[in-house]
Amino acid sequence: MKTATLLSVRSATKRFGGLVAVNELSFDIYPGEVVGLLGPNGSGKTTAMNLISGALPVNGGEILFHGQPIHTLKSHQIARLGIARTFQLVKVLGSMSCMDNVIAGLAFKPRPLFGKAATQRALALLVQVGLGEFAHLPAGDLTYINQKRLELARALALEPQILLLDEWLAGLNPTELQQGIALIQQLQSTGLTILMVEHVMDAVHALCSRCVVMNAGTKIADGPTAQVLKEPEVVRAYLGEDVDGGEEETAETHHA
Ligand SMILES: Nc1ncnc2c1ncn2[C@@H]1O[C@H](COP(=O)(O)OP(=O)(O)OP(=O)(O)O)[C@@H](O)[C@H]1O
Repeated sequence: MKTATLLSVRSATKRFGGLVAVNELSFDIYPGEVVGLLGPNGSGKTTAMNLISGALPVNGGEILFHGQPIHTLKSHQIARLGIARTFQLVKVLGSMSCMDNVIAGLAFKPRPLFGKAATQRALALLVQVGLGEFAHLPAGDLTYINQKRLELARALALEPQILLLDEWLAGLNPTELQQGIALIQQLQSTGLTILMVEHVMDAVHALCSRCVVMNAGTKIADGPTAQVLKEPEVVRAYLGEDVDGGEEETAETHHA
């Protein structure tokens, strides 16, 4: 059953000089979906995330949230509307405690929390992402993986309707990966909608009911995950060679 779209990307285009990093990209995200945004290195996935979150302006096309244009808004305005993100290269406030990093996020949500309410909520979020014991540690002292967890807690502090995850599961060991997948599944069970750029195919299979695949800035596939990963154009894009007749190979055999 199709309900109203939560997020619509319509012919979004981004150029860097002569390079068209995102070329007339269109896709829809429906409430409650976990959608993978896939593609080989340099295909435009992070740029697409930057267009949605307002970190970069579009050169053409539009992006709608609940049917309303957001591509003209600043990133903090988009965040306040309910679109939160994590970054491929984590961005935490290193000299501040983990708790204060999350409290800073709580001050930006539509109904900000301060004082004791903020402290309690921040601690609950840190526990949720597995950082309860590090609440008072400077964020800069965390391992890289834990900084990613902290960034997620800060994104969740905004109480987003849609969460944009940019390779959030990259670099995790097998145990951490299972924990990360379980955490995202738990977020999904609360009704959160998620768009995730991800190269870890086990995670894509476990989490994404649908995938949008890009190559050289252009969308080349959009559909159920298992089906999309077998499409010859997707396999070719990942492997960079003609694989006609190569029945054993799929996009998931390739790990960027
Ligand atoms: N700020 C920028 N200025 C110039 N070129 C850029 C900029 N950001 C990205 N690009 C280029 O745009 C293209 C798409 O990059 P992007 O980072 O969106 O790809 P990606 O699919 O996210 O790649 P990866 O999987 O390696 O993270 C690449 O050719 C990249 O070099």
